[in-house]
Amino acid sequence: MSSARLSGVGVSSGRASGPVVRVAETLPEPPLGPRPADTKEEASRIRPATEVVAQRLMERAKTVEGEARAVLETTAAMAGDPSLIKSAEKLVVEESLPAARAVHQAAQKFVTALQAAGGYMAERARDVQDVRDRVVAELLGLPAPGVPDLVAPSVLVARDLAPADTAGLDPSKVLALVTEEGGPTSHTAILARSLGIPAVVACRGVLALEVPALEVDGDTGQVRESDGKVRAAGAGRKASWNGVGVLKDGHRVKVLGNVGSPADAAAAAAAGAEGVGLFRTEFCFLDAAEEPTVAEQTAAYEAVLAPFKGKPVVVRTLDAGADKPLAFLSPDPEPNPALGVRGLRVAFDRPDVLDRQLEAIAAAAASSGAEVSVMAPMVATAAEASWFVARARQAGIQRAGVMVEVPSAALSAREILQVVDFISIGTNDLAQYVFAADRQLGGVAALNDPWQPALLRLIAQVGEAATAAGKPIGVCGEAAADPLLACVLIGMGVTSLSMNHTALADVGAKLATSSMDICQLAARGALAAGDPATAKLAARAPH
Ligand SMILES: C=C(OP(=O)(O)O)C(=O)O
Ligand SMILES: [Mg+2]
Repeated sequence: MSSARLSGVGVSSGRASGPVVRVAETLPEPPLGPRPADTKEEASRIRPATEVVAQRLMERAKTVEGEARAVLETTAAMAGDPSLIKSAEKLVVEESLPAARAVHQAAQKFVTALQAAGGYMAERARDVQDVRDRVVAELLGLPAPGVPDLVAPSVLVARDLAPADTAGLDPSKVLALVTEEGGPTSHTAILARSLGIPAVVACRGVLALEVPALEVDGDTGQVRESDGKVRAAGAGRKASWNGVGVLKDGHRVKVLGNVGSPADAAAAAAAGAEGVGLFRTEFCFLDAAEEPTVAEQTAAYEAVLAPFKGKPVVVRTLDAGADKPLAFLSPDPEPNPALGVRGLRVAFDRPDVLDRQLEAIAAAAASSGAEVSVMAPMVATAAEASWFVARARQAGIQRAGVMVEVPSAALSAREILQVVDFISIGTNDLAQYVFAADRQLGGVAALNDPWQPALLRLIAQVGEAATAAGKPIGVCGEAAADPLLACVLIGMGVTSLSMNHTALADVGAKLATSSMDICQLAARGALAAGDPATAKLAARAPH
């Protein structure tokens, strides 16, 4: 018997195999028709469906402890809420709606009321939506949507996962993650890496694969049918590195961590990060229904800064929008969210939100003792950079920079460098915008390869501008996590590299074997190449 094999893009190291659990697709809004022939009979389906959902939630509650148990018990009680059931039944009888549609509409009224009440009540709106979707799925005979609670270690298979879903995965239960879609620099891939979960994205055909168990190789991108045995090899052995970023000729390079949570920060510090080159603050609030208060933000930032007393930390202001929507900063629906009001653009409409965030960052900087600077995402012009720097200084934060991740910013690096203290290149978005290739789409993953010479040429131009200005230039996109590419970037004038904690030792160790001459030769070779594979070969040659 030949076993099924597929291949995708490996985005998070490690090998694992085990039983497959599928993430059900998001439910579409239930249709208004067909009108039921017997409305009383249709209405009578609602209560049993809510009872099934409540019972399943109670059973799951018994398997966990503490806060998770309380949340599940409360959600179960919501499913059985008599007022929700009654108003749905009424909609069926009085408006001849199908049961699923009636539940959807009845729940929506509660959701709207809770959202209008704000605060704690608004946070409950999400729970009502969750119950609504479960009951609707039950009535339609479909699997419950969302990431299921795993009872045993499993390989998770999904079309794609939202960053908020990925952030909530339990690495002790999720052996590996395989998605049909998704790109190598998507935030789902980035989060899987930070959780240490082996992952393969853009794995065409995995949803159609009807096998009970899979073996996943997060390095090669290979996915194949396996026996049901649970095996987890984890990422390969890390190189040894002493936590000091230095080339063999003594040239210093800062090797920093990318973080988005206290757990990431602890892992980065433990892996030897000399500081933080990118703190993605939006990752702290992916689940928040309302804007966190200044006190709440200060506490969240302090928890991440804690391991870096006396060390440099670059805190990026909220990069909301595109695939990282924040409920409290949602723009009106946009046809192309990646090209829309995201990152710093949100702050132009809501400068009050930016000012409160800067106030919280300044407070957390003072209490933690970390050497904090701030950085704005999605900056397109020198005028925008200058606007941001002025606001940061007003908030008492002296060191301010911007991300260079929009091609116009790369092309205006000279002007931008005149108004900021430093820049940091976001190669994930820069590649997406240079190649007009959505970073979340598996179909264009090859264009989002950081070894693409066109991307490298633009980075080199920014490197030259920073060298001429004598200002620090970092790279905090995924390109910095590739040891060989890290050398190429250094050869282009980059002065710091920031990456996921899992990449720190390998990059640090590789730099220690390279000199500035070698890095410059590697950069020159890669820049002259015509395609990513040739660029890689050319970079390897002088090593
Ligand atoms: C570091 C980057 O920011 P993010 O991945 O959060 O968009 C980038 O775009 O390269
Ligand atoms: Mg970005």
